Amino acid sequence: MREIQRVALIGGGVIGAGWAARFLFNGMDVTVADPDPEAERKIGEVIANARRAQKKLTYSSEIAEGTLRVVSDIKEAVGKADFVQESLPEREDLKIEVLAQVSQAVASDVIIGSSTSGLLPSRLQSKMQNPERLVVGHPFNPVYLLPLVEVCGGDLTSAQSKQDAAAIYESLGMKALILRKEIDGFLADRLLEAVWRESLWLVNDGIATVEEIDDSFRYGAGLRFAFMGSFLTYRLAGGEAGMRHFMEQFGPALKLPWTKLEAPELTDELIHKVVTQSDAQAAGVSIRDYERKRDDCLVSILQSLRKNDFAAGSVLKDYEAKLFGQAQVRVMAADDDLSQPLVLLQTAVDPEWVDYNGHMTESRYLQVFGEASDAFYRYIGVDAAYLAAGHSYYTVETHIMHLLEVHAEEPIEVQTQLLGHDEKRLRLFHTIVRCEDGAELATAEQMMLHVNTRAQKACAALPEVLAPVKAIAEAHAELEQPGAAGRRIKDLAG
Ligand SMILES: NC(=O)C1=CN([C@@H]2O[C@H](COP(=O)(O)OP(=O)(O)OC[C@H]3O[C@@H](n4cnc5c(N)ncnc54)[C@H](O)[C@@H]3O)[C@@H](O)[C@H]2O)C=CC1
Ligand SMILES: C[N+](C)(C)CC(=O)CC(=O)[O-]
Repeated sequence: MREIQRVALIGGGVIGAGWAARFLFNGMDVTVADPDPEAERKIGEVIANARRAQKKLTYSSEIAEGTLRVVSDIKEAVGKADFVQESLPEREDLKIEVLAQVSQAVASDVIIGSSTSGLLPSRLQSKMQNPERLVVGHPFNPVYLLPLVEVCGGDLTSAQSKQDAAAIYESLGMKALILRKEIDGFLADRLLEAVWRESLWLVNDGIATVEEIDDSFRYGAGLRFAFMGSFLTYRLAGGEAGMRHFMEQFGPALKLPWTKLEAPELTDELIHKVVTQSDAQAAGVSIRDYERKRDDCLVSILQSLRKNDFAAGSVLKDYEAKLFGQAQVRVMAADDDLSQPLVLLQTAVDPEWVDYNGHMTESRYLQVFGEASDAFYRYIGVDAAYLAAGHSYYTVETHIMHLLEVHAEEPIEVQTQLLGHDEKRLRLFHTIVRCEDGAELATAEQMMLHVNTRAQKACAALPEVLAPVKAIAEAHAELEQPGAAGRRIKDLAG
């Protein structure tokens, strides 16, 4: 399979823009083809929201973002692409024509994915050159946060293309579910559609408003759907006797008229009712604001699932381990100048770090110092293999001093001095400095303990890490000790 560096996206609407964010955040260069004169603005706004969510989602964001280009010509977009993802409007005739055109313009081994929500790949590939490389890669909105992508092949799709497409999507931190059979609507949309049809009936028949129907979902079943599907949920609903008891108890209800599987006719009256009630529900909040609210909630859910190593959280956990291994970090080189404190972290103050006093809030100082310590570990050779072998440093003490106010967007760097070490310990002194004028904004002194993470016990660092520590320590022994080193909080009387 080709290495994927250049990606072409056909269509940059809701889904195309979401794909753009996911590929960019994985360091790939993206060209989007979209004739909409407003495409660049719209894609830019979605990516800005996505970037905000990504920063909150993962602590392993050292991968440099790829570049983005928006063009109107499909041939220009796909010419040098290593992978193509089509996200055109859901119209079979349009997709068939454009996919045929794309297949003539890209190299014959380039995989082409379609985001279609339910059209059959056998039909989409009918006019393509090398149709064996067409797969459906059906994502979920927002593509940059939700990991699921359903992979479905048509009659002419090769098994290898499905495997390759799944590997590409999984390299982006997604969960690829390869479908056993080609079927209209695939798996997830068949389920979502059933709920949607029923919801429309409930509005149509005046049983409930759109808001009440949403509430009936989001305050109850929706919460558990974040980590359990119907089968696991109902297994638990059967109590100790499990699924058999559940089927016996609730099976008869399936004969009752609880659902109407045929969708209601979308009359002007029904559309008007749904749209006006939906506007009332949104109460003037813009789509972009709602997207941010949705993203913040999804980030919290995903992080909680990661903590529990469950469902989509396990995908995130594995992805972060991969990102950690790939991160472009500085590792000590033989000719590095160690005669000054090390500058291993440069960043800018995120506006979200600012509190009601208008300056960086306390907890963010610890975050910045923590990231500086992480950068120091990477510098001395604590990499993914070292961690996987069961070794790491844990922070056991921190003393922070706040010297000057730090404001939103200010570029800052952290200067790090090694004050002392032995086989098991590091004593670091970090200074946050304003890049513009070199002013010292805050300091932190930290003690770190080297641990065997499997035994959860302190132990000596391995020689490959101790050697750089020793070299830094020898050089930093020549530096003046910072005035705040070893300082404690003064007695009020003093
Ligand atoms: N919106 C959703 O929740 C989801 C949509 N999908 C699927 O993704 C695909 C795209 O859907 P959305 O992004 O929602 O639609 P959209 O309407 O937001 O975006 C479609 C984009 O395609 C562009 N376009 C139209 N003709 C074009 C052409 N000839 N060449 C290049 N670009 C062209 C439009 O200007 C527009 O920006 C559909 O197949 C849909 O079923 C999949 C998952 C979820
Ligand atoms: C409504 N929809 C069919 C376009 C939805 C999807 O395909 C998936 C999603 O994100 O809900």
